[in-house]
Order: sequence, then structure tokens, then C-alpha cells
Amino acid sequence: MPEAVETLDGWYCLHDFRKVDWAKWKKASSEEREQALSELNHMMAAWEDIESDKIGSFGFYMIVGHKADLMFLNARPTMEELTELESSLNKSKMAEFLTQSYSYISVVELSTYMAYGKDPDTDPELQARLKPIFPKWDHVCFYPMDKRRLGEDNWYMESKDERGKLMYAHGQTGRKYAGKVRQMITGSQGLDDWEWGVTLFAHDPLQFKKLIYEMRFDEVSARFADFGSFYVGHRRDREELEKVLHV
Ligand code: VOV
Repeated sequence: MPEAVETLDGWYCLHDFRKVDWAKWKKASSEEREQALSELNHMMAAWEDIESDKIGSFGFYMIVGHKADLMFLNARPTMEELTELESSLNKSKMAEFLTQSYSYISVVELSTYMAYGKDPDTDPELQARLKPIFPKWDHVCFYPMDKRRLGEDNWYMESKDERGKLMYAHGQTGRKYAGKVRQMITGSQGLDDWEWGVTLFAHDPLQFKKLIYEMRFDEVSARFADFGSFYVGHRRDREELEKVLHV
């Protein structure tokens, strides 16, 4: 009988996508804009401090296309911390000019199809993967996905051994992109509308396309994967905040 694979779970993650109401932002007085920017800057500085203390991670991105303008990416040991920080952002001056066009809640996950043979509570490499400091690479790609349950193509009816083999092949494809694309897989069964979140970081956005296209041919993606909307964007430093929002 198929059985669930044990997962190692790390920090909770909030992908928070916002659209800017540019018309309203342009109409705001320069005092209002300064207040909004200064508050947001302080909030982001506090999130950076949390990352420096290694009790969370933070990334700020400009998103391309109609789905969002900005993404605030935060990871924390507890979900409550994410609820709190989202609430602080919603109560800030800047929120008067933002709408939340999408969000995703999930938890950093490593499956144990490949035995790690190490103690996840103490091994530094596993700890670094479960409590990731987001790479400071220039580009980001996020999308949610499910494993399919359709007739013969039902992931959840496959044996653990078979799923392990397919995941191994998946990992082999992924490994070819070492140094070009870094992945962060977050599990969201019971937390959000899809089963996993896929967050990719790259130096060159073309590598997102190359990796994802190549993976489409892996059996695990070809037979068993369904995908949600894709969000692509570019990392920006906090120091660039004013430039990002300059009108
Ligand atoms: C840089 C690329 C890359 C690499 C090296 C990589 C490797 C690996 C390994 C070794 C493992 C298994 C152990 C673990 O770590 O969990 C995984 C796990 C997983 N992956 Fe992956 N993946 C990549 C990249 C990568 C992509 C681009 C996608 C999206 C699929 C696509 O077609 O768009 C993906 C999905 C997943 C998922 C949903 C899981 C969990 C599945 C489950 O049922 O539990 N992944 N992945």
C-alpha cells in the first residue's frame, strides 16, 4: 500500500505579493509618501536584522507583469510571526497604497525519499536547508503546484519506492543546474490552496525557463504535476526602496 513519506519541516514562509495603486501614490503629498517610505524602510530593516540574527530570512523583489508589483518574502520559525509581520505591514501607511494581489503560506520541506543518514536536528547542512537564508541572487520565480490525482496518474496511489525512484530522477535533472538555479521547496498541504510552493533563485532568468522546460520531461512532472500561476521578479536591496517607488 502507498504510504506517506516522512518530511523534515523547517521555517514557515510567507510569499506576500502586492500591487501598488500608482494613481493614488502619485496623488499623495510628498509628506505622506515620505512617511510611508520611512515606515516601510524601518519594517524592512527590522526584517533584515532578524535575518542577521539567523532567526528568519527576508527578501524584497520587484515583480514583472500584471499579477503584482512587489513581493515581500519572509521566513520565520513560527507561523504566528508571519501573521504578525503581515498584519504590521497591513497597518502601515504604505498599505494605503497597496493591495495584496496574492499570497502563499507554506513551510520549508525536505522529503526523506533519499535517506540523509544524518540527524536533522544537529547536522549543519540540513539545518541550513530547513532554515534557509534566501540567496541574494538577482532573480526569483515562484509558483504553486499539486501532485496529480487523475486515473492512472495518481501520485498518492504510487508506492513509496516508485515515488522515490521518480524523485531521484527529478533530483538528477535539478543537479545539472547547480550554480545556476537554487530551489526552495515549501509544503502547503492543509496550509494553502496548492500542495507545494516552488521558489527558485537565479542569476539569469532564462535559466528558470531552461530548468522548468527540461523538468517537464521528467516523469514526475510529465505525469504527476499540475501548476498554478507563475510569478517572476528581481531582488532589490532595501536601499533601493525609494527608487523602486519613485514617481
Ligand atoms: C535546482 C533544481 C532542483 C533540484 C536540485 C531539486 C532536487 C529535489 C530533490 C533531491 C527532492 C527530494 C528531496 C527533497 O529535498 O525534498 C526534491 C523534491 C521536490 N521538488 Fe525538486 N529540485 C529542483 C527543482 C524543482 C522544481 C523546478 C520543481 C517544480 C517541478 C516542475 O516540474 O516545475 C520541484 C518540485 C519539487 C517538489 C514538489 C518536491 C517534493 C515532492 C514530494 O513529493 O515530496 N523541484 N527536489
